[in-house]
Amino acid sequence: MILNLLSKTFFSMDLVQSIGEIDEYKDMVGNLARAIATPNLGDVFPFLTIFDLHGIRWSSRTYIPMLFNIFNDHIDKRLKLREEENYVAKSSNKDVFEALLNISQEKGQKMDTEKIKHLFLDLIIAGIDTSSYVVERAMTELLHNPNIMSKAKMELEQTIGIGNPLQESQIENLPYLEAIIKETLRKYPPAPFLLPRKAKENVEIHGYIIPKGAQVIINEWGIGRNPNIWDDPNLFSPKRFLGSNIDYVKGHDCNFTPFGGGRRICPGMKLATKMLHLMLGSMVNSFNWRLENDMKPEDMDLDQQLRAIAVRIN
Ligand code: HEM
Repeated sequence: MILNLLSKTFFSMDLVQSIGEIDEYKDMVGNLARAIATPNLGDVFPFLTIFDLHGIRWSSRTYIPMLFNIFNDHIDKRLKLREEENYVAKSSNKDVFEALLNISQEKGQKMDTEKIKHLFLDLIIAGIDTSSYVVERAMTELLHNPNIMSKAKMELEQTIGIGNPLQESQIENLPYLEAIIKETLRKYPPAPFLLPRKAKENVEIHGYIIPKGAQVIINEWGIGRNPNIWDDPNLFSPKRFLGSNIDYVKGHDCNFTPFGGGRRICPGMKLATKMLHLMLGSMVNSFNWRLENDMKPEDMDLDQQLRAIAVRIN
């Protein structure tokens, strides 16, 4: 679902269908995303890099060309289409790719398709696992806490009507849904150590010296579970965010930066936030959910992958 939301936003293309047509491409994106998310010992001990201990280089060399084949096809088709006389972008072509091509055309430049391919690769890889992990964790917590699921359902029912699809313009009228998403990001940040930083100069923090050039890793997961910052941090309690000013948007609340902060703050944050609301809101509002094999919520192992069944409301 996330893969398609992203590929439609960037290329107006159904990447899941394109991948499904070719057998050996199945699970290509999942394998790539997993390879990139795998902690790499070589990052800490650079001399280990040549051994490719986790198969990251192997996966990248295998799967990136496959994805590029699909991108090439779509890029070529679009460029040919744009060469046609009186070309006007149809609604099905109004996407990020078209916007980039228009900008470069206005500036009299030729868009470098190699760069486009790498840009979309970065965005897709950075966006898929992060967003789908949040949806999976949120649904797990909602099934584990039926009272929170009921409150979310009630808010959606009162605001958009039971079973109706959620529109982007309605997101701001759903504060409880937003609180659920924030609480999920606090308890389960998909990038638990953000991206590594490097100290530009010697810095002293609370009596500790961080020497110039040192790599700094921020433990966002640890901050989210710190009892000195959050009451009962292991409890999933969206209401802690209701009426609170704590937000991740600017990356200024150092207690809560699931999208990072500063110049390298996640560029996909706004898109991700909208996708999360639309997906979670639609899933909760369109179906009743129950655990597989009549399992009771209290018997759930929250560390296990979610196993649940959606039951149509009507
Ligand atoms: C719930 C969803 C997401 C979360 C929690 C998340 C989180 C993050 C974090 C923590 C960083 C590092 C920022 C820092 O260290 O300051 C990051 C970087 C990045 N994210 Fe996301 N992200 C999400 C979704 C997305 C999506 C949907 C896209 C693309 C459409 C995306 C594209 C990127 C890119 C390209 C970078 C690297 C930026 C750079 O190096 O300057 N992310 N993200």
